[in-house]
Amino acid sequence: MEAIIEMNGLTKHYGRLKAVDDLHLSIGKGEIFGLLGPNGAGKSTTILMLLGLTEPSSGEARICGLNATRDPISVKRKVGYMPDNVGFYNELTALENLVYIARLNGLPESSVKNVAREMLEEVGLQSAMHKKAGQFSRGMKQRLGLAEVLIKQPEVIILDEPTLGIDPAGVKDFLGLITQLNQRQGITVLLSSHHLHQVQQVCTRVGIFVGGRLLADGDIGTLAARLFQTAPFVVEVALRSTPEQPAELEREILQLPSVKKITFSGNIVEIAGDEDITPDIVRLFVSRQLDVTGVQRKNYGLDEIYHRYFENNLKENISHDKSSGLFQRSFFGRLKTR
Ligand SMILES: Nc1ncnc2c1ncn2[C@@H]1O[C@H](COP(=O)(O)OP(=O)(O)OP(=O)(O)O)[C@@H](O)[C@H]1O
Repeated sequence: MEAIIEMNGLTKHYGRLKAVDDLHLSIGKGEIFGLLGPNGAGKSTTILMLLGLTEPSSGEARICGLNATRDPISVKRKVGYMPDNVGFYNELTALENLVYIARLNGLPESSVKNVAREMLEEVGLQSAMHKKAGQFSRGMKQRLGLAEVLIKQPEVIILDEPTLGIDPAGVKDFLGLITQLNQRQGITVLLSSHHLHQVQQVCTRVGIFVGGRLLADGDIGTLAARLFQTAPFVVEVALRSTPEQPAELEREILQLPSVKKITFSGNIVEIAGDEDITPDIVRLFVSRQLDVTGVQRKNYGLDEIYHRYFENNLKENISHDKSSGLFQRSFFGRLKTR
């Protein structure tokens, strides 16, 4: 896949603090990439370096083939950026705000109104175009922010915490919109977020950031396989009653190809293997006349992946970095409250 965002050894110091530490990451054209991490992990600093808004201490950020530090104006033309708090002229209507932005972007006067209308339609705000931006809900403001970003027909859009403070229905709509834009127009999307479930729904790949470092990147399946290497597929079988001869049953299950581990807990049997073994398992239980009351394939989600990476990183750094506990508390604290 052709890379549209590239970071090579990207590093940023603020005094003695390393906000971003030797970041190497490549994002392909057409991807929706999620930057995940707790407060202070370095996500916003990375975004600012990509936009050429802050200079790296060392390393290089390239976006759309441009060096972000040397050519920030050209980057601005090709990349749309939506910060977590989008500002508008509250006394102007949505349409007036967009017309203003279209003019700022140098669109010809003859087309500014039409383009502004089109963008409002694109983000589903056509019925609110004459309403003042100050009267918009947070979700509507985010849509208006997206319309503003789309005016310059960007190749890449970068969204910093785009769903912060939006209600669940609004979040669903907004993420749907991002996916549509990505699929219909092939726009590459980079979004930073704390919300693992949301990121999981839309991102093709994620990067997990902690303490300025990228701990891992990849699609969720790959990350799960890497972390839960010994047995990425787990099937949980519920029986009507506790099996009478578990040792014998265990022996038989272990003879199935690819089964790695079996755990009995009352009437629940958990079988882990390195490929999906659900049909074989069910056949075996039925042939042994055991009453199966439920079968569930367990998928490792981003939550488990994140926690595992995070825990491992904490263990590694516990003696060096006392602030990690703070990162963890603030991250999980934010997860709970939003
Ligand atoms: N201008 C600055 N001067 C000094 N330190 C800064 C500056 N900007 C950020 N930092 C520090 O750099 C680290 C990374 O901050 P950054 O804002 O990039 O994290 P983040 O992952 O975006 O966090 P959040 O989710 O809270 O926005 C933090 O410790 C922060 O306090």
